[in-house]
Amino acid sequence: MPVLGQNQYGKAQVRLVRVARATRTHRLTDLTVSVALSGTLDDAHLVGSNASVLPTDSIKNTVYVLARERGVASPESFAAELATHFVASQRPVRRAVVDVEEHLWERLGDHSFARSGRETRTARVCREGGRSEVLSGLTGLTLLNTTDSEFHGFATDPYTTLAETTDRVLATEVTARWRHRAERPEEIAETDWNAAYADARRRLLAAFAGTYSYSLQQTLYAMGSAVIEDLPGVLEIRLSLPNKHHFLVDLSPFGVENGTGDGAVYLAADRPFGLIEATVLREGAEERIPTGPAGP
Ligand SMILES: O=c1[nH]c(=O)c2[nH]c(=O)[nH]c2[nH]1
Repeated sequence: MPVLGQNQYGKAQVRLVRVARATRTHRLTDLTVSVALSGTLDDAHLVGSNASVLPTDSIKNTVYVLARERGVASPESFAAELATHFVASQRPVRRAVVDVEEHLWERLGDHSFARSGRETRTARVCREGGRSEVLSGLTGLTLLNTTDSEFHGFATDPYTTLAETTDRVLATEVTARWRHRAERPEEIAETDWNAAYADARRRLLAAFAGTYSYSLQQTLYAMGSAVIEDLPGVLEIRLSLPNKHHFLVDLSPFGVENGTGDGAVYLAADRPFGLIEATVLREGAEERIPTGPAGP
């Protein structure tokens, strides 16, 4: 008989907007929440018994009720509350993974907002066996340096045509996830997740801007190291950095020089792109952030 392997179920991408109107200056929280539950759910798959299956419709309702009643102090704390709720209230559920994406809005006034670009803040909490693993992160953060980037001395083979460069545009769209030391419910409740997020983001930006780069790989390590070195609560960070290539346009057919100096004109290519990914760890820390398509 075929054997049932890893399985999980839940509601994906619950869209939730919460408006805090306690003062004249309203606060807007715009989230996409996904919940995946696993545990003793064999009978649902093997014999069609739904006795242990809390409907995904109820999971969706829970997201809205908790947001209404407890508020959303941060993506991390909201994910932790949801994960704890499902493990604590449903005996068959042994593990809950809650992903929260926060879509960012720029304030225009007391009650007016503009969606800011493509940048998204992320949090994932995995609750199992009385512990919660907390990952914070971001996606869609586009960064660009107009100089202080070189790429040369690379390996070559018969198919290599890339010219060496000592001055190029370096651009990327950062996806990052970092794992926190905090695992106990009290530690998670006491942490200021918004301050921790702002600190990590600031370190990533400063390292990107401040690194004289000989490759995106080197820039990635500098960004990861800045977070690990400056934030003692972070054990591990994984970065996925597409190389958003900017190619100098060949204008020689028109008798126009297009060097790297003032007024240089580039073709901003969207694909294919180099993809540089790595995890940077605190010494002795375990490598636990998922890699591959499911990872950041
Ligand atoms: O920073 C870079 N790293 C690479 O591995 C690479 N490969 C490439 O073609 N261009 C670049 N740039």
